[in-house]
Amino acid sequence: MKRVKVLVIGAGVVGLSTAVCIAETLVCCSVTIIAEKFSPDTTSDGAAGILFASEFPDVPLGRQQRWFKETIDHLLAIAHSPHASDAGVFLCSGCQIFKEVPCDKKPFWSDFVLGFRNMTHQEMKRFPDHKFGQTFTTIKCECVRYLPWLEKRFREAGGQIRCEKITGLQKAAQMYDVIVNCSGLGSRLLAKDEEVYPIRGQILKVDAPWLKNFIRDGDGKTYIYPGMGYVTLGGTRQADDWRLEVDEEDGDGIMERCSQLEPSLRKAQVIGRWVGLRPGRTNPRVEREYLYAEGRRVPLVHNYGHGGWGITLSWGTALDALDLVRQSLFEKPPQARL
Ligand SMILES: Cc1cc2nc3c(=O)[nH]c(=O)nc-3n(C[C@H](O)[C@H](O)[C@H](O)COP(=O)(O)OP(=O)(O)OC[C@H]3O[C@@H](n4cnc5c(N)ncnc54)[C@H](O)[C@@H]3O)c2cc1C
Ligand SMILES: O=C(O)CCC(=O)C(=O)O
Repeated sequence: MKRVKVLVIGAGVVGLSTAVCIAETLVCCSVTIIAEKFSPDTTSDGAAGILFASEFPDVPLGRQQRWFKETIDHLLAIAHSPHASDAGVFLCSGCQIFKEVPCDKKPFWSDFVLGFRNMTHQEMKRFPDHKFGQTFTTIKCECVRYLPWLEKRFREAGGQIRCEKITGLQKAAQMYDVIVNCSGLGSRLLAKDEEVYPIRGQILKVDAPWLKNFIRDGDGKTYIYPGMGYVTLGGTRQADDWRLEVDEEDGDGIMERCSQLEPSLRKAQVIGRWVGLRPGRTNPRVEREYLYAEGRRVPLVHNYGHGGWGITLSWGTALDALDLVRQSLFEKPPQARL
């Protein structure tokens, strides 16, 4: 039987998750990933990989909750399996602290992480400049390991991979039956979507193996995330800033703010610096449209624009993209266009 040719564009966490979901579920499809960059050179690779989220304004809360829950459940299963170390997925406990008591004391994902609770007066004494805190256990998913692990899983499901820049969706539609666009910030050009913009993020990697628990300031600009090989210190969120070079001043600011929260960092050695551009968008775009190529209607499923939460929402949005691909395969073809 002729197989349906599916093209997934992008090999960051969103593209690989989506490609794995399709290749493992829809056996009638032959799936190819084409991407300009692969691990360890994608934005996903440099991210701390903490499962955490802020709310998108126009996506129904139930949908965002499902995206979060499906991703954390998928990663918890990996963390509790023999694959945990290969995949770079593990539990991580810590706290989020606030200088002012937030209006919303219970984020939408609080029931999906483990042991979410407000911090006690005694626990808060450690942070004299902060008035309120939450403590919980979540997942840390380190993409430098997770992406190659997903890539292997994709190949085992029969998937094919090519390194190439796609210059036009219309051209791709001539060669494939379904296209899934997971090109992140690349969608600004590829899908001509000017709503997508860069949100520059700089981090430091430090050697501080004595730190075991994360600390995040609720303003999102200061965080300390211990990981498998180093501790990630962040960060910056600079909208519309395309600079990929490390900025010394940003680095000094990160170190100063993090050391105020965790004074032992003043003795930590900096072993790396990194800048990534988050695929910013008011809301992620997970929806379908159609291209027309040589008299054929080719479904184009978009899955991009996750901003600072691409790892957190990766599996949930991949499952939605899978559903959109599946619906395209089983719906009646439209009347031939004259
Ligand atoms: C400093 C920092 C820290 C972060 N920390 C976290 C965190 O702790 N938790 C979290 O959930 N998120 C975090 N993020 C956000 C996260 O990194 C992104 O949301 C995520 O990486 C987006 O994944 P993606 O697959 O959409 O994009 P990317 O990883 O950028 O992948 C895009 C892919 O598309 C390909 N592509 C683009 N255009 C084309 C084209 N024309 N042709 C072919 N291929 C193309 C690229 O080559 C690449 O393979 C962080 C980001 C930064 C910058
Ligand atoms: O904001 C955080 O706490 C995690 C890091 C992140 O998601 C980011 O910098 O985009």
